[in-house]
Order: sequence, then structure tokens, then C-alpha cells
Amino acid sequence: MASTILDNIIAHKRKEVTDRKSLVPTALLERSIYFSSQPVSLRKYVQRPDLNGIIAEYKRKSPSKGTINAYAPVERTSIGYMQAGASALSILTDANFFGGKNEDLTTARKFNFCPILRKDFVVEEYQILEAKSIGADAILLIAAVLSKEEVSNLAQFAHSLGLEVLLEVHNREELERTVTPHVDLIGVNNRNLHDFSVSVQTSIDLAGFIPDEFVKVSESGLSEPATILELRQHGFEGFLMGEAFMRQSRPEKACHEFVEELKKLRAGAPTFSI
Ligand SMILES: O=C(O)c1ccccc1NCC(=O)[C@H](O)[C@H](O)COP(=O)(O)O
Repeated sequence: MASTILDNIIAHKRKEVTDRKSLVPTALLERSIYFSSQPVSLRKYVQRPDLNGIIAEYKRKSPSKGTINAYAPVERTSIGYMQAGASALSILTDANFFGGKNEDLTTARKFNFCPILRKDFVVEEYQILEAKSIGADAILLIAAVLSKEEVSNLAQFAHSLGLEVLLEVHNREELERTVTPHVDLIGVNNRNLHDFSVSVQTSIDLAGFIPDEFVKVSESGLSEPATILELRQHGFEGFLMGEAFMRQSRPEKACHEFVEELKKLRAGAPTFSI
């Protein structure tokens, strides 16, 4: 099969991690985690009935969209997302492809109590130590680039540091090949990494194959409150949303408006808790 953008990202990431290790050795990171905060459960916050399951993402650019928002400050945006009623934050820390940095997460951590997902491309334990040291509560593992053994080992290492794990899949093959009891949430990414098209149907089609013990998260291409209600009908409780908010000059306002719209819709659809 033709290589995807993910292959390029991972090749770049492996080099980056090697460079980082020579700048900040593992032993130093291990020391710093003793001073980091107690993690907050992403799983629990996504399921909190008084919230809405939205994991609001901060990302400046992406391979599919180029620059999305070069100006929104992480401090104002992350606080605003939480004030709008989002359940959690997702902070892209990859620099090369997403314009992020670790400092974005440390800033968000400084101003917010909620769970923070470090959104990056994890291939080594070192990056999980780094996630812990910068104040993340959860990490992402991407099934498309990891074996079952890697998912299981990396997830157990994350748990040993008190971090939760969101396993991201794009299709049934990835789900069945990598699913392990050591992950906490399973995210279905609606974005096709070959042509960047997005289809919520991907989440709907996979929902029935995800074992009940995992919290289901739908990721990418979500922009309509009605879609959130539809996904809830299929058992999804978490909704990872980036571009729909970040493409506005005030992402936090867009998030607030979205949440208000969702509440109104919910009033007309009483079977779901949002
Ligand atoms: O967003 C991309 O172009 C992308 C390309 C390759 C790998 C990952 C990519 N995105 C990461 C994400 O998973 C999304 O940022 C996240 O699900 C939010 O998606 P959206 O709401 O569509 O911004």
C-alpha cells in the first residue's frame, strides 16, 4: 500500500526523539516526573454527566489543512475551552507538522485543572516520560504505526506513570490487531490518511466492534452538534474536535457557541446525557 503522511511523520519523529534524548537524557526526565502533578482521569471526565464529552484541541496547523490559526494564544484558548464546558483538552505538541511545542502543554497545564491529552506521535517510552514531565494526563497511541506488543508495552509504561491511554484506530483491522486491556479509551479517527477525506461513518461502522470496557471517542471532522448526538446513539462518549474551533479567530468562542447549541439540541433529545 502507498505510504501515508503518517509514515513521514513517524520517520521524522524517530529522528527528533533521538536528538531530544541527547539534549535531555532519560535520567533527567525521570527525575523531573517526581515534581509533576497528580494526573486527572480523561476517561472519567469524558464520562462525566455534567459535561459533554468534548475534548477540545489546540492545533496551529495540520498536514491536511496547512495553517489553521497562527495567532490564538494557548493560554486564552485553553481557559476559554474549559469555561465553555469542554470535558478535556488535547494539545498538539508536534512542531514540524502541527506547529506545536511542549511549552503549549505546560502553559495549558498551568491554567487548567482538567485532563490534558498530549497529542503527539508516540513510538518510544522516552516520549511518555516527557508527556508526564510536561504535565499531561493521557497519551495517544496510534495503531497504524505500532504492533500489538508495542501498544501493550507502551500502554503499561504509561499506566506505571499514572497516565491514561487513548488508542487511535482507523479501521477494524487496526482495532483487532492492537486492542489490549491496557488501554483506557479507543478513538476512531474519521480522517482517511491517504486522501485526508473525513467521514463520521467510519466511527459509526466501527462502534459495534469496540469492546464495552473501553470508552469510545470519535475523532476528526466533527463540526455539527447534531453529529455529536448521532454518535452518542452509537455509544460514543468522547468527541475530539480541533479544526472546527481553531479555524475561528476566537476558538474558545466557537467552542462556547457549539456547546450552547448542543445543550439546546439535547433539550429536544432527552435520551442522552450531554
Ligand atoms: O489533521 C491532520 O491533517 C492529520 C494528519 C495526519 C495525522 C494526524 C492528523 N490530525 C491529528 C488528529 O487526529 C486531529 O487533529 C484530531 O482528531 C482533530 O481533528 P479535527 O477536528 O478534524 O481538527
